[in-house]
Amino acid sequence: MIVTIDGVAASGKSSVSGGVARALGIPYVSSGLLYRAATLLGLDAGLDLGDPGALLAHLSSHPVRLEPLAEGNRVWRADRELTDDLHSTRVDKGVSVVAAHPQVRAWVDDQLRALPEPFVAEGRDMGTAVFPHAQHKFYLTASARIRAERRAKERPDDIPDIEAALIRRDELDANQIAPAADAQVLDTGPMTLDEVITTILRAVRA
Ligand SMILES: Nc1ncnc2c1ncn2[C@@H]1O[C@H](COP(=O)(O)OP(=O)(O)O)[C@@H](O)[C@H]1O
Ligand SMILES: Nc1ccn([C@H]2C[C@H](O)[C@@H](COP(=O)(O)OP(=O)(O)O)O2)c(=O)n1
Repeated sequence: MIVTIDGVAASGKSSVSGGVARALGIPYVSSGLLYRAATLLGLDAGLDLGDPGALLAHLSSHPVRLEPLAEGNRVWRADRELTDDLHSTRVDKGVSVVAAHPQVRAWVDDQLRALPEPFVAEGRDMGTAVFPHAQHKFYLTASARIRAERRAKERPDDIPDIEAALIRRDELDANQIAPAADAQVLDTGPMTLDEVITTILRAVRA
């Protein structure tokens, strides 16, 4: 079984996916972390993030491994854990450029499709491009302001700056942001985190 949870930046995908996965007793897979890892490695190597050939060559000589666990995902490059360095404003600013390359998307999708079921997969295009046959599909939305207020609890930046950055990233991610036609769309703005998780579990278990 595969459950897909897609949505825009800071809509609650990771938190909701983790809660749903824990309740179901299965791992969850955060596809965005692979895009973030590719971005971090490119930045650290001083590469042009607009050059997919250079990025893929670097990634082939520095293989990245995603470790999906019920309590969260861990990302490794060889024996160096990258996880804690992936959610930074520096990576946020470059990741949409990296994620726009079809070659990088194929690099991510190949790793996701090799994972053994069952799992919850969260990202942008899990229910459309990567796992179109998933049994349960959900898509999370919320206003940019609400998402910025939530993200502000994790970042040192001001809410207006975060909101502008989220809107910008939504624009940059537009090609992969549309929900699957058969996904249940949830506006998480008026809902608590637990209410979103409960709503999804009720649908999965129905
Ligand atoms: N429905 C909700 N109500 C309140 N806070 C939420 C809700 N969903 C997520 N959050 C919080 O918002 C922040 C961003 O959520 P996250 O899961 O990181 O989003 P995403 O993975 O889509 O970027 C986190 O601090 C999370 O705990
Ligand atoms: N399946 C995916 C997942 C993420 N991406 C891109 C779009 C996002 O800006 C970045 C980072 O994704 P991530 O889910 O970590 O970002 P947020 O947690 O939503 O802020 O990667 C994508 O294009 N396709």
